[in-house]
Amino acid sequence: MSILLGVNIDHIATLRQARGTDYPDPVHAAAVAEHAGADGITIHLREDRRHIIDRDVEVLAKTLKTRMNLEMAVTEEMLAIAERIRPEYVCLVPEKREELTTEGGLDVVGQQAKISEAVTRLRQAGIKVSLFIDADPRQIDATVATGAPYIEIHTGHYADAEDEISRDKELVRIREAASYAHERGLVVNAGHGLHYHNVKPIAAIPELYELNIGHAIIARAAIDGLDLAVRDMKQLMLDARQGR
Ligand SMILES: CC(=O)[C@@H](O)[C@H](O)COP(=O)(O)O
Ligand SMILES: NCC(=O)COP(=O)(O)O
Repeated sequence: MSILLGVNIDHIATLRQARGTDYPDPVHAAAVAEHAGADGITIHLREDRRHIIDRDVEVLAKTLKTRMNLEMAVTEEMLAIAERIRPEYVCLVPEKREELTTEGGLDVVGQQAKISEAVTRLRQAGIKVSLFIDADPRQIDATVATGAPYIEIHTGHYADAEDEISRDKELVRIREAASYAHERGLVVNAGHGLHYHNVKPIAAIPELYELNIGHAIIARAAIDGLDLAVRDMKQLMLDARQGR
């Protein structure tokens, strides 16, 4: 049984926004990721636009060869953007301005009416809707009640676990949640904080359809590409000295 990889390219945009340049361009990164086998491209348009910006969403909507998974908070502004752009997938996520990255799943139980309304609006626009939730059966039941057909299980607590016992406990919770959500008819994805050393036990969970992974892939790309990047710069400098 196969599993899909959605590549999150937020942190290409983080690097661009750090200097206010127009490079590196997440549109270019998406094309490279697709060429390498990504099954989809994930972007998180944060309310503070700290990395992905509106222009990226607009251009990617026209240029992606696979599909866009747009992560966004449940706000009127974001819903209006999604209804206009109509990405293939929207994943509704919790958001706090002060967080460094997403700290947990959506509280669907506590915001049932607001989230159900958002899910209905997005589905009416023809978008496949996913809710980013913790591995918690109550949140799964609440998700089913909203009419969202997909979930993404937040794997951040697993990734951040400080010792093997805590990590194994989180893994069991994720396994059980994936199995329960699948039984309840949801398509089950997972992601957050996955990297080259912790991905295999998650990827082995048979009910998982897709993993969304970003930070670790972009970090690896920066290191793996550094050798060539330095060589190219040095060559340009030497060429200049020789009048080339
Ligand atoms: C909501 C979610 O799934 C996160 O994994 C998110 O996409 C990462 O957000 P940042 O890229 O802002 O850290
Ligand atoms: N939804 C999770 C995601 O898109 C990627 O998260 P990360 O790998 O950047 O932590």
